[in-house]
Amino acid sequence: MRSVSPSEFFKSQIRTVRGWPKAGVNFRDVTTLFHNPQAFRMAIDVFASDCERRPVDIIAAVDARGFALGGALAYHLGKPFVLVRKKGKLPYKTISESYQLEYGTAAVEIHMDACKPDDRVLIVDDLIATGGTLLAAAKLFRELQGNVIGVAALIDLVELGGSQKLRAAGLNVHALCEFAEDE
Ligand SMILES: O=P(O)(O)OC[C@H]1O[C@H](OP(=O)(O)OP(=O)(O)O)[C@H](O)[C@@H]1O
Ligand SMILES: Nc1ncnc2[nH]cnc12
Repeated sequence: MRSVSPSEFFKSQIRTVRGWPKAGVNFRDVTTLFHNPQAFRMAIDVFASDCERRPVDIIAAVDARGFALGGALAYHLGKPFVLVRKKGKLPYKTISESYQLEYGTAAVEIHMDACKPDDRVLIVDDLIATGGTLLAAAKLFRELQGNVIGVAALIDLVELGGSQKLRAAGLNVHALCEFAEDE
C-alpha cells in the first residue's frame, strides 16, 4: 500500500467549504485540522523542527487563525509570542501597515516594542492567498529593524501568487501543503 506523504496527510485534514463566504470561493477550513490532536501536533512539530535548523528569537502570528498555530509553536519552543492584530485591537502604542483586499484595504498592527533590532522573527499564519497580510506583517517587524527570517503557513494557494510575492520580498516561505483553486 502506498504511504501518504506529510503534505497529503495535512491536506486530508483540511475541510473545503465550497461557495463560502460567497459563490466561487473554495474556503479552506483549518478548524478540522485543529480538531485532530495528532494533525495539530504534527503541524507544530514540523514548524518546530524548521526552527531548530534556522533559529528564531520571536514567534509572531496573524489575527485570527494564525494565533492558534503561533501560540502552540511559541509554547513548544519556549519563545516570546507576538500578536499581529487587525487594526484597532492592541492597547499600547502601535505601528500599522495597510494592505489591499479584493474590495478596499485593511491594516494590521503590532506594538511598537514587539521586537528589538536584529531579533530573528518567524511569522505564522494558517494560509497564504495573495500574500498581502503576511507581507504587511513582515513590513511591520522590518520597520522595528527586526530580522524577519520567514513565514510559515499550513496552506499555500499557489495560483494566487502570494508565496511568490513573499519570496520576492526576501522571505523564506514554508507551507505544509498546497491547494489548486479548483480542488
Ligand atoms: O494572503 P492574503 O490574501 O492576505 O490572505 C490570507 C489571510 O486571509 C485570512 O485571514 P482573514 O483576514 O480572513 O482573517 P481571520 O483569520 O480572522 O478569518 C487568512 O487567515 C490569512 O490571514
Ligand atoms: N480560500 C480561502 N480559504 C480560507 N481562507 C482564505 N483567505 C483567503 N482565501 C481563503
